[in-house]
Amino acid sequence: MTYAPLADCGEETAILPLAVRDLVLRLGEATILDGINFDLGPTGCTMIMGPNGAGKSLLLKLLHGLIAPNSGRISWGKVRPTRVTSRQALVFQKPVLLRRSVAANIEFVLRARGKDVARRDFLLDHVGLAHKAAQPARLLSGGEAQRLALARALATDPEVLFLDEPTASLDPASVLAIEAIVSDARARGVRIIFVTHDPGQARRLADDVVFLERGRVAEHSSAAEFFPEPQSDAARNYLSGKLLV
Ligand SMILES: Nc1ncnc2c1ncn2[C@@H]1O[C@H](COP(=O)(O)OP(=O)(O)OP(=O)(O)O)[C@@H](O)[C@H]1O
Repeated sequence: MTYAPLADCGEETAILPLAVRDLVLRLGEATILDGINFDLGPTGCTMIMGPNGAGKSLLLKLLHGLIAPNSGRISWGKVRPTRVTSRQALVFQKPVLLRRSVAANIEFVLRARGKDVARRDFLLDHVGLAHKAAQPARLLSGGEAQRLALARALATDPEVLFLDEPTASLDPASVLAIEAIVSDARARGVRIIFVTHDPGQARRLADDVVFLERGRVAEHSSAAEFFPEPQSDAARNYLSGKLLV
């Protein structure tokens, strides 16, 4: 995969490491995220885990700058917050695609970002969709559509790739295909921040795990520590399949 070197982004300052301090998000009367603190280093794959409603998706949206916190701080390196979003990409559980051909979906992103449109074929091949290039994107299967969403994200040469349960409704082969693309991006230096409910997936991909419970960080551990011996009751119960209420 020929990602543009980071210097081609026209930025001199790295947007990593990430420091999150005392982050609070309130929606209506509810405090959804309640004093979130963690640090992420410049490389690797962080899995964000936790039960339904813990605040994982909203945390990703905050980190990506799509919504603003009520209080607290998100520091991406020394870069101004308004300048980080375009250096990151977010892939949702349900792919957001244009009603155009598969190839045109990638071309659109490359053009919009001022990238070399000739990279389209390479990206299609990279995600295993070269043979579907001319097909309308709306006719893709769920797994194919998600691979196209990933190709579109990678077309932007992101320094950080956020993934919000991208394999939630996919069959095992499609899950592994997506994981292989994500692992490849990680190996090429893209910082991965990945929400999943799947402990198997987390074990396969994680360098570290941020475990959320009811809007708080119950635990942030390396994968080597987290899976054999989670420190928090919340993570222990979650991994053993006990319902958290
Ligand atoms: N716009 C909104 N207004 C009020 N509450 C909201 C809004 N969006 C989300 N919430 C609530 O915030 C909480 C956290 O939502 P979020 O989607 O971040 O959870 P999650 O951990 O990603 O859950 P899941 O695993 O089910 O996807 C939930 O209780 C949800 O109902």
